[in-house]
Amino acid sequence: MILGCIADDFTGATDLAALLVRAGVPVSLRIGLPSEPASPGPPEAVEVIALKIRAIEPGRAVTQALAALDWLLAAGARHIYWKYCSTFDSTMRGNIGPVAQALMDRLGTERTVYVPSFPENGRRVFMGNLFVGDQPLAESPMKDHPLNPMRDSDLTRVLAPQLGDDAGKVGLLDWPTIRQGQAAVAGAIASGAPHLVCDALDDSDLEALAQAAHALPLLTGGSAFARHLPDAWRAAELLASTEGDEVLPTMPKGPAVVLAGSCSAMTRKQVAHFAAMAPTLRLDPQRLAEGDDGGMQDWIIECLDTGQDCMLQATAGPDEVAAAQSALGVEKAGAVVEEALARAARIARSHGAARLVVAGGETSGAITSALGITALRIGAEIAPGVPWCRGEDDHGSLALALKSGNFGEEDFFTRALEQTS
Ligand SMILES: Nc1ncnc2c1ncn2[C@@H]1O[C@H](COP(=O)(O)OP(=O)(O)OP(=O)(O)O)[C@@H](O)[C@H]1O
Ligand SMILES: O=C(O)[C@@H](O)C(=O)CO
Repeated sequence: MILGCIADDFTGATDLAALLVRAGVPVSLRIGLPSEPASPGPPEAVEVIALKIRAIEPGRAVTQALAALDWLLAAGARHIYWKYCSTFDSTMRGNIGPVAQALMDRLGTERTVYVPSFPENGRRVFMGNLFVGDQPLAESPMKDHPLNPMRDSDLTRVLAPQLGDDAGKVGLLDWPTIRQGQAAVAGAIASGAPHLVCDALDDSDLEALAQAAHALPLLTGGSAFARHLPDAWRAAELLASTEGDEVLPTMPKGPAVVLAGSCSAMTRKQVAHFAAMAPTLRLDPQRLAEGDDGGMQDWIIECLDTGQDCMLQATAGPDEVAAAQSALGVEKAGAVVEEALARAARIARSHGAARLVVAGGETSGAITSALGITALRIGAEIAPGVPWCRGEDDHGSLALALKSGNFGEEDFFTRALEQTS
């Protein structure tokens, strides 16, 4: 198997799988650590394991990532990809750095690259600083993220303390070097710091990085960098030169429910857009903590019985999020919303919903786990990095779209539903 991937959240996993499908390799996506023993797959195959380890304590994240690594190695993975967010979502403690270091130690490798850029979605790194559209990360809406507010745009400064502040461990592979071409990039990787944050402004930079770094046992970054690795392996004759012609799975049709737990700027716009055309139930963390879910079960059943696609959402602006967090604590404010939306998904499925559109990585993790889904097949992309997926739960097949908080345009939810209606 050419590549084994560990994704730190579920939307990130479907994003990565979609971009690898675009690169013409057969992708299998598993939710959580597989319970069955690993068996070697075909040489051109890619396995993605979706974990929910972005916001948890670093020690626990490392343990889960290493268990996934062992499974992937037993399945014959020749390279490992550590997928995190294109906005480098992490706290001061981790988990991007500690997991990367643990994977390097287990793989016996001394260096890796960090390539979060996703130019198609407006995420670019220049001189180590990450930009979201035209804003530096720390001035973008990511500064107000409920779980991992990003308050420094310089990724070398974000990463260094996660690795114990050891001087010299973290370095920068800058854009002027990348523009000198593959040989300069390969030289910079070989002589650079063990943890090398890489600039990339467009896909040609990602291509140059992939060509120079493809031999590393561990590669890390967003989905856009991974998308260029199969071509680099083909050029090096490590992968069959023809792209596979994967047939995308068809999606079940039927009633749809949108579940939005992301408070990202784009999700807020998408929720406002869809609320104007579909019945919407707002969930409030403080009321949920008091046991008041606004009659959620009856509301969902009524929508489905009357044939209306509907939305449940907890989306809120930074002030409201801060108020809920100071009343309940950060973890509990997030957990009550995730639990409520996971319950909503179960109710919707037992009353005939065939399609679920979920906004938010943590939210997607909570919902997918609550439904007991263990694998997803990747279908057509709705927006860059957001594919429809086909999964199985106790009620049979369902169509699932797991949308990263800031991905998609304002009309994403209607677009998604139209694509499968
Ligand atoms: N009104 C609210 N107040 C406080 N926390 C909330 C509120 N609404 C949602 N949350 C929590 O905020 C977190 C949002 O994280 P999530 O990963 O789902 O979205 P995201 O970070 O925007 O998405 P992604 O990681 O895919 O970019 C969840 O834990 C969710 O339960
Ligand atoms: O890389 C991204 O931006 C997404 O796949 C993601 O990880 C959001 O949670």
